[in-house]
Amino acid sequence: MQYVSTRGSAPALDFEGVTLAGLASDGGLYLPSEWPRFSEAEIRAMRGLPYWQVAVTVMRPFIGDSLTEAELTVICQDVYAGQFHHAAVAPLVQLDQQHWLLELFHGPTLAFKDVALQLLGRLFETFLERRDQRLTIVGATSGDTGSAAIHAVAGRKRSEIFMLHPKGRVSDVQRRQMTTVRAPNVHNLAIDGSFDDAQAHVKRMFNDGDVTTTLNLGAVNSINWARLMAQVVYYFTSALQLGAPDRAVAYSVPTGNFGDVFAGYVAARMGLPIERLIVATNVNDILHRALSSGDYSAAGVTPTITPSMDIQVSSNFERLLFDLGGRDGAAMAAQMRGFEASKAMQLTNAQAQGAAALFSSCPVDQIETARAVQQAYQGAQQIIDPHTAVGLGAAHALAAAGAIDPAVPIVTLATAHPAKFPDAVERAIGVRPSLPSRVGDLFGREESYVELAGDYATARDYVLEYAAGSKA
Ligand SMILES: Cc1ncc(COP(=O)(O)O)c(C=O)c1O
Ligand SMILES: N[C@@H](CCOP(=O)(O)O)C(=O)O
Repeated sequence: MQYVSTRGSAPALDFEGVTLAGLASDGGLYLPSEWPRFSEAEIRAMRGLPYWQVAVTVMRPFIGDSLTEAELTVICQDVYAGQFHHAAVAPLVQLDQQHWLLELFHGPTLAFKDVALQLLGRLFETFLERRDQRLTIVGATSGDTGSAAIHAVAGRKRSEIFMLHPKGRVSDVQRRQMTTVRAPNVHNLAIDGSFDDAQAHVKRMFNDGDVTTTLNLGAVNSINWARLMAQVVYYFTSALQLGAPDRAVAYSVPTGNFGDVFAGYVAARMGLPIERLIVATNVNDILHRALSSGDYSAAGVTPTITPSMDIQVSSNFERLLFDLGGRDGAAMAAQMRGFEASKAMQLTNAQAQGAAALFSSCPVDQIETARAVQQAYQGAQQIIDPHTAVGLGAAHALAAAGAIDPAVPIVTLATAHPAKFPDAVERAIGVRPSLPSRVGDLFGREESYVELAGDYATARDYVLEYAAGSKA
């Protein structure tokens, strides 16, 4: 399998190459040159398999010759039969006749990011060992990617990780899950600004000659294709349980960087019968505006009770626009150059119509979010986190508006454990969710992080100086 950049001028790479490269050298994002497709019989044959085995089957076509089937099997068994605190990895919970939750928070750091980052940590290790190389990972987080990535690479010999988070804009639990990990290869940087600023700095480092000539940079954000590939798997396991391929399923996905919902799009392209993908946003609703009116223009970021989704520039939307727009790299590069200059762009007709065929969108404000937390608690005795509540609120709103056939099950992705956001949950239902014992004594451990000004040069120089050994 070869991968091409959305901006058309970076070299095509194989799976090992894209996993280590992260962002393409032309600033674009890598995508498979074509979508592998399963027949109905092949999908049916996955019914009843354990999660790790579905993972091998779904990911195999993307990996090509980069791993043997035996190597992939060992990694998937280690990760999915060993690192998750639920035998199903991603269990489904029924809320009522039409609504389901897909619990994605049974990994070590309590959010859906673990599903892919536990795997990515193993892939890095395998490929770096094979190449006898080291990797300097730079990442941006609005709270969850950071802890999952740090957990996946802490203490590993061949990787060093620099994780940028927006100072004061992640929950205490999220921050502590990053800053209390004491390993020599882990560096937490709290920057002034928003997640979008942190993400822009990270992307810029990949195209900054001063950085790339000195360091072998790697990415753990969903700009890295391997992240998305691993997230495709739980669309398969959940749809299979609900009757796929003989029955279509809809998904409601709390969305920020458009990675999780793009994985659903990939599953649909691979043949999984997905009736609709609901892009559920908080008030930072650029994606809703883009999908409902074609207007992708970034406003300032408003802090909310769903901080992980306080994002305006959604990296993976570029992947969708490229795929729907006829995979024209030069046109995509021009469209993105325009967006980078003016922070606004208009979708083409092909992009808008292609998206409308599968995606619906719905913004959910903070009052509606709190109400969805209450409804899940009162109606189904489920304590859900606010991000999940954005997804559930959108699912209810679109079902009530008749946008989804009542016979079609709607699965809301439960992207985080409620104990990551105890204040918002307690305010909504009067119950404070407690942290599972597996995260240990989070509030008794010492934190370590540096605070940096919000400009690009400060973050870049910190990474360069540290990696060169001049900071300690
Ligand atoms: C808890 C939670 N829910 C939802 C999202 C949004 O997911 P994505 O960025 O893949 O759209 C995030 C951040 O990525 C998150 O941490
Ligand atoms: N919500 C995310 C933001 C980064 O998203 P990613 O999926 O691109 O890593 C976070 O928790 O950091």
